[in-house]
Amino acid sequence: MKKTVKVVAAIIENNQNEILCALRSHQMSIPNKWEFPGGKVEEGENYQEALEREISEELKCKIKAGDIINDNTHEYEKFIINLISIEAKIVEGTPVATEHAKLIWLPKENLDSIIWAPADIPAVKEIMQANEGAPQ
Ligand SMILES: Nc1nc2c([nH]c(=O)n2[C@H]2C[C@H](O)[C@@H](COP(=O)(O)OP(=O)(O)OP(=O)(O)O)O2)c(=O)[nH]1
Repeated sequence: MKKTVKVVAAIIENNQNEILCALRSHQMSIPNKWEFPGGKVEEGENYQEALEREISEELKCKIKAGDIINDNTHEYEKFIINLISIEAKIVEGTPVATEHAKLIWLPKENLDSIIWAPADIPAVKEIMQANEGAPQ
């Protein structure tokens, strides 16, 4: 049976209505695909704690994690992922790519211009749809 992994991902928004997108490097699993930064939830952690830890390890900045905006289960060839996407704000520092090939801030309306990890697509759609109804 395939293993199910629980992964939290940060939807980090800046003051310009842009979202932080991270490119997985060619050495990582699911290489060369874009994702929201984050990682696996460890035992004893709640989602927000896991996300705040992952971001400080991975991007060397501090975030405050908020509400869940999407919860998607996706079956990859080798495992099943339960990807929980959570709103977040940077409270200290500037994100630095320590593992990713690249970090970019993308306006919400352009989120569909890059190639996402398949599990992320429902969250991307949700963010874009919510943005369509928002005042500019
Ligand atoms: N952080 C993150 N991971 C994602 C997203 N979408 C998605 O399919 N994933 C997958 C990639 C990884 O297989 C797993 C996250 O694990 P991880 O962040 O600890 O990454 P990792 O590269 O160390 O994982 P692995 O190679 O050991 O499997 O979830 C996403 O938006 N954010």
